[in-house]
Amino acid sequence: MLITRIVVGSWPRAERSRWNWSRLFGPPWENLIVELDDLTHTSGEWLRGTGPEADIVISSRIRLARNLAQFPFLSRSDESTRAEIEGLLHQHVSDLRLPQPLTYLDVQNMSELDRRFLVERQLISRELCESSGARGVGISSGENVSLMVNEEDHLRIQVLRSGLALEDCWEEIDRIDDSLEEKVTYAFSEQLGYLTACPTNVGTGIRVSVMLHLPALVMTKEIQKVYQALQKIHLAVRGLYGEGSQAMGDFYQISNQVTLGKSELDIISEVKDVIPQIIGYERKYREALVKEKRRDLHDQVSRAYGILRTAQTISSEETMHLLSSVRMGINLGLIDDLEIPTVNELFIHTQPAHLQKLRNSALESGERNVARACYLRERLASNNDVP
Ligand SMILES: Nc1ncnc2c1ncn2[C@@H]1O[C@H](COP(=O)(O)OP(=O)(O)OP(=O)(O)O)[C@@H](O)[C@H]1O
Repeated sequence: MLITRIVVGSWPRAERSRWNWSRLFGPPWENLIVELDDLTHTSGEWLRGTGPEADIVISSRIRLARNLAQFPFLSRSDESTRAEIEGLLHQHVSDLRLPQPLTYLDVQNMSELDRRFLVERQLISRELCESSGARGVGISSGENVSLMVNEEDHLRIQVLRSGLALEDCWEEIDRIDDSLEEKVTYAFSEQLGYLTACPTNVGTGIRVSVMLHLPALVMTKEIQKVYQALQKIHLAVRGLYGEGSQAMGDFYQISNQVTLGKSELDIISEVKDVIPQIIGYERKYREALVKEKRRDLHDQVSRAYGILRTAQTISSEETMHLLSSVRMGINLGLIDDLEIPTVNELFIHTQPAHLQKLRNSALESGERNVARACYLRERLASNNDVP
């Protein structure tokens, strides 16, 4: 097929703001993530519920897909080329000076449990977890930044923030991208923009997404209308774990599908501009539920909280479902002795790899259900504060 004209998708480099190195202070190295076990009792800053509209918008995320010009794409690289790419990017990623210190982890030699733990944490993708060969990830101490090496592309840069904060994500990721580009030459075409392993990422290589908690729209079945409206304007609606995952716990990710022929800022605006409307709908339906069905809603929320505090065995799916009700209950003032950051953290800490790392042993599915119930009882009985 002959491609006759494709508008350059990327914001011209010259117009991009350069990282002001002088603004940086010395990194607080004492906060370095030494081992993954250090993370099991904490949560990422982006889960602390501090950002704008954090009652409904859990987090904002931007990721960039980049490849090095001097190497073939990974699908055409042999083991030694793969190792060479990893070695080079490992060095450059480790050399980055960010406001928070960054730790580089060797994913190739990591246990499967640790890899799954990082997926649950949203720090690596399932693809990086399940693929083979030389690969790694750089993670900032607050978990806002992660840089995956040898995923689908040579480099995937991700920045996360609490709430609706796409501009902040962009500013940070753009600085990181620029400082790496001073060290390496990215695969870039004047006509197409950044060249990526999958054609759907060519151009800007950007994915802009917002993770929303929409229980009222789900309860009232209005979510289908939102879904259809977003598809019409070419935005993707995905589940908690991205492409191909189901919407669990009433979480929905809204992201761009088009990466080519537009600037990064246009793409960010397209996603950002629809979010206030969805937030407005969710608020409207929450209010209607409180007004018209307050007792039923209070009952549902209280039962959910009760089960989470007393169950002796509970599946991951049921936990997500009940935590979703509790989260909405807190936001509507129906529960007053629990904080949103605790609930956000429980969504992550009750997942299989987290439970096993918290318990420090491998657990079968039935054992995990018992461990999960036990963990929930402990956390909800005594500790409402996120460490
Ligand atoms: N706003 C968000 N907040 C927190 N995590 C997110 C957010 N958006 C996406 N993620 C997580 O990032 C991971 C990748 O998501 P997704 O597959 O949609 O993105 P991607 O990087 O574009 O990958 P691909 O190119 O394979 O589609 C998933 O685990 C997903 O849950």
